[in-house]
Amino acid sequence: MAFTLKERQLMGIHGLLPPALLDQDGQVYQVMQNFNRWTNDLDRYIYLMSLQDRNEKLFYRVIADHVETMMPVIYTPTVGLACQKYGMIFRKPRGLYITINDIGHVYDILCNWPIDQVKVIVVTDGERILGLGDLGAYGMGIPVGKLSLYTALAGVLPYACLPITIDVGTNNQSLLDDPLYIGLKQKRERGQVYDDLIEEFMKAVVKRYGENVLVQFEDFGNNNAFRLLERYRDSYCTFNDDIQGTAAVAVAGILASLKITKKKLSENVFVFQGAGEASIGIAKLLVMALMKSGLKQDEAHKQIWMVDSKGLIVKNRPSGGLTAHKEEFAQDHKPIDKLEDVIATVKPTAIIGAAAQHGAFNEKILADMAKFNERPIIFALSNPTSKAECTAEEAYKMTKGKAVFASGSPFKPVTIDGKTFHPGQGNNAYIFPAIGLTSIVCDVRTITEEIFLESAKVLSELVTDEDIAEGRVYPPLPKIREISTTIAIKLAEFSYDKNLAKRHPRPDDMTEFIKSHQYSTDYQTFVPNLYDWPNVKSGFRIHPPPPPKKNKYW
Ligand SMILES: O=C([O-])CC(=O)C(=O)O
Ligand SMILES: [Mg+2]
Repeated sequence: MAFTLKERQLMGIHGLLPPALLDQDGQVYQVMQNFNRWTNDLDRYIYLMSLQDRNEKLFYRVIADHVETMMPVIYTPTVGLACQKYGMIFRKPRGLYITINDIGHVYDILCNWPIDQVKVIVVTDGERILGLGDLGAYGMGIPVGKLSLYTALAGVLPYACLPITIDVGTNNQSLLDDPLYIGLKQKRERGQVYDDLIEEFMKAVVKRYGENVLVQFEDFGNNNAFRLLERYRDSYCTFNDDIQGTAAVAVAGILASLKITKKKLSENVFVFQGAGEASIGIAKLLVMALMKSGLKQDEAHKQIWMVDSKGLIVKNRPSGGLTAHKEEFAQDHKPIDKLEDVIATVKPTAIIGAAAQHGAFNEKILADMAKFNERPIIFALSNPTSKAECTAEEAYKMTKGKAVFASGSPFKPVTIDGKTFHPGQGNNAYIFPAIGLTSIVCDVRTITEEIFLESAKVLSELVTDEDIAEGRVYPPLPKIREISTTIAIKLAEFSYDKNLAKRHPRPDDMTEFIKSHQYSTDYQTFVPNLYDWPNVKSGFRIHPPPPPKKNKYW
């Protein structure tokens, strides 16, 4: 209904639409009326996905205008629920499915994707969807949601985005028993066959889309996530969002928190609950940041303590379970089993939760943190909301308002005794769209650790004094779109400075250059201004143009 009368007449569709003209502003209003009718977020998700299928520009315009309302629906936490019910809510396919049975034919399947200009792929094998575990092919909601943010937050063109699920089976029995399950009904394939499939996939992607296509690994199980990152990080344009994207956003939050705690980075001591992808990623990036601030590597390691399911990670731990990544952070200390005892012993300045254990930051831990610190840093990063280590309200209440709090999933502001506290959302959504945009348009072929540290630094510098005064360590969500663009511009400068950008010549005006590659949600008119019709309001042709040429398919 946004087609003008001229457009309707030239296309020969006059009369096929209701007479009124409803421009995009009016359509946004109409969508919001519908959106607000739903009483739960899953229904809102279904509604928005059908809008995305029906009118992509309007979908992104709605997200842009209402980012704070929409992000928790198209992304975390609702996308987690949508993944759990993906078979039930399935309406229409979106994205590409490659299964273990397709070995030998992966390139052919990629050729079935009708678009040739793909620049970024988000791929999952569904083994660790958020903190919800193995959701197999139901995990497709995650690449779809992540790529929606590429467009909504950084302006990457929607058709340049390709969500992919690699289906090697699932070990989730309830999915195998689910009559609506959309994936292969078999246990997960592992070992050499799995590796062969991924190898074939990586090669096929480059063959189909070129060596500068960005492949973002998302929500793989621990073991594969680390292995595949090591294997491909130098030879492909790739990164792992859960290890590296999460690391950058967490380090940004810690850097910004220094303005509140009035401490130097090197004066902080960190305890991690969990030693998986996020914790190891954050810890490694923190070591880099600490070393840049003047510490030696072993001094940096001494500031970082990790607790996994077997307790404190210490050298030669009798209970074992130490991978090489964990070993790097093993302390010279006697074993301690419980997180609260570790915190009572180490007296950290910051605790970071990333093990999807709801309630792990209990009353004693939070109260202790407030005892040891004027302003304790409490990051409850696990997703979705149901897996957060503590809620925003618990963090503020139990520390008597002292906590510098951030969480992976969004929490609403909390008011205690008339004072309002604003939690930050320490979610990699502040990072990956910007890194992706820069990498695509500047042709950055290797996404180095320096890029993640730089993006953390840039993000932390975009936290304003007003944000800090409100206790925020991230910019408020309504600003996330402009923040993403600013990060992309700064990363582009950085990439050229460091010789990482392969697109030459270096643009003179980076802001203009980056913005010129961003998607516009405006409807484009395709009617040349040939006629100035005197009587357009009546809806009748006074000087009719020649009848529109019929498309042969009409
Ligand atoms: O998707 C999110 O909200 C953040 C993330 O990568 C995860 O939790 O795996
Ligand atoms: Mg993830």
